[in-house]
Amino acid sequence: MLRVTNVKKSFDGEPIIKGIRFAVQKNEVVALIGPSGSGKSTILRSLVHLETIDDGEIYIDGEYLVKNGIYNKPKEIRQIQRKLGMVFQHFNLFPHLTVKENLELAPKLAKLDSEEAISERCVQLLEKVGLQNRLDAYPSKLSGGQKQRVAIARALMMQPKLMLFDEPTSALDPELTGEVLTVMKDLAKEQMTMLVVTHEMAFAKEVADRVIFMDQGEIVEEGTPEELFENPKHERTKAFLKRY
Ligand SMILES: Nc1ncnc2c1ncn2[C@@H]1O[C@H](COP(=O)(O)OP(=O)(O)OP(=O)(O)O)[C@@H](O)[C@H]1O
Repeated sequence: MLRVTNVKKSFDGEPIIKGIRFAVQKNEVVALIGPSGSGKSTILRSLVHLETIDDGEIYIDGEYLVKNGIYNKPKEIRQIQRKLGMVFQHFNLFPHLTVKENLELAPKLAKLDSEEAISERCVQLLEKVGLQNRLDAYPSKLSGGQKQRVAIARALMMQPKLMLFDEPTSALDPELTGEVLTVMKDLAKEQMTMLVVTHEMAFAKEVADRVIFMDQGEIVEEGTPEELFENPKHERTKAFLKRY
């Protein structure tokens, strides 16, 4: 579903991503962990084209976003981007739109379906995240956990093939993380393909099929949760995991 090869990215001449390679298979849940500043968000942002990479290849569902450092045509890129749903740390809901309007905006603009079908899907997805009674609320009236569940439902409206999560619970009070992680676990059970940047090691252990450990712009090691958490090979991984 996703293949990243030899991806490099510098900011102001400083290498931030140093030629990384990894893949996410269909129906797989992959957790991307690592210290702050290791480049995890930059990778996710590159996948959704909020950052441009300097070199390498990114393939999404068999099509290239970028190949040998050269980006695909804008029209192709737009098509490829529709396959991705992204959930940010800080929700990024439109404050002036209701929950329903937040969910319906992108599919309506993209003319993904009829208005009735979009509206029906909106109700179904809000039910799925337990917020069917907040259809007409504005984001300011919701708790952080509710906002993040709305953000997940909004990303699902476009029927993505791959969901990307960038530390979805790290801006939440501890008592609100559970409700968001439950929604993500449900998605994983339904075989949604997911790449999750997270500091929630318990979640990674329980839900991920594979865990990738990143440090200083490099992938240090990857493996099943058992391999990585119980028997890390590299000193850098051991040092990082000791903090948890
Ligand atoms: N737009 C930018 N301009 C300059 N430097 C940037 C920019 N975006 C990120 N960086 C730098 O790139 C490095 C990697 O940042 P990134 O946010 O990808 O790390 P991260 O692993 O996601 O960290 P965190 O867990 O804190 O979110 C950091 O040193 C950061 O300061």
